[in-house]
Amino acid sequence: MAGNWKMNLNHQEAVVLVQKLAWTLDDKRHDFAKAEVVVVPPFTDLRSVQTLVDGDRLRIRYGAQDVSVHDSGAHTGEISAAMLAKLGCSYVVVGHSERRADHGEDDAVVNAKARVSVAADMTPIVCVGEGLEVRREGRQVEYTLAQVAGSLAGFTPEQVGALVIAYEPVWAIGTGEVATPEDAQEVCGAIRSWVAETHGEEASQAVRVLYGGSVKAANVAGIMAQSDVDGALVGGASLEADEFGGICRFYEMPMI
Ligand SMILES: O=C[C@H](O)COP(=O)(O)O
Repeated sequence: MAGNWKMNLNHQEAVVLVQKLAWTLDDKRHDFAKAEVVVVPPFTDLRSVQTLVDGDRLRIRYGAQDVSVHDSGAHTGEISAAMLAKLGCSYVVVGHSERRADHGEDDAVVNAKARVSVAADMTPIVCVGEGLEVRREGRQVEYTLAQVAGSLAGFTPEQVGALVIAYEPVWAIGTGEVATPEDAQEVCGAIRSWVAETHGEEASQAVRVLYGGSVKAANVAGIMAQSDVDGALVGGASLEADEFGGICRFYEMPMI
């Protein structure tokens, strides 16, 4: 379960939220074998989160929301994979729809960002998903699979098996409009089948496929009951410790 904080919370607020999250998971005896817990704060919070996680030996892992395709040098405002790895990041979100929309990132850029992340021993969370127009035309599967193919071009079966793919229908992000569990399964299942066809059965079983888009503690159980959904990439609901803690404990949540 990965909580993408987006552009929210300064480094002091980040420490408070991670502490609260750790307490609530501890209090409810969260089973980390059932769900790994990851927070994805803004860059400016990472050092503080690292200090807290290391100092208190928390089992919470963390990642970054983006990475530069460049290794170093004259790229003002960019953050390299090596810098993120040095901060202890386990994950890097690449190709989030907000970056695709706001910064014109295409599959080639997403591919390059996933590559530099892997090269720095971090796991990319590769985001894909269709907008409302495509969904209305019923082309969500072919559209999303084309994004997956472009974003993972040149990756070996071992590399694909080790990464995370997050299916996030753009029309369900931050809108309160959650895809039905069946909608999530349709595309997540197609992604896994695509991996099986292109990179083999082993990679398809190993790759983790997440659903993202208005996931909450109240709807997570139904989504997680789908056979090809391995977890969730959570935005708004990850900013509340109790709510995100509930999402992490999806296995105890009622099915609605
Ligand atoms: O990265 C997270 C997704 O964009 C989902 O955001 P949301 O849970 O606020 O809809």
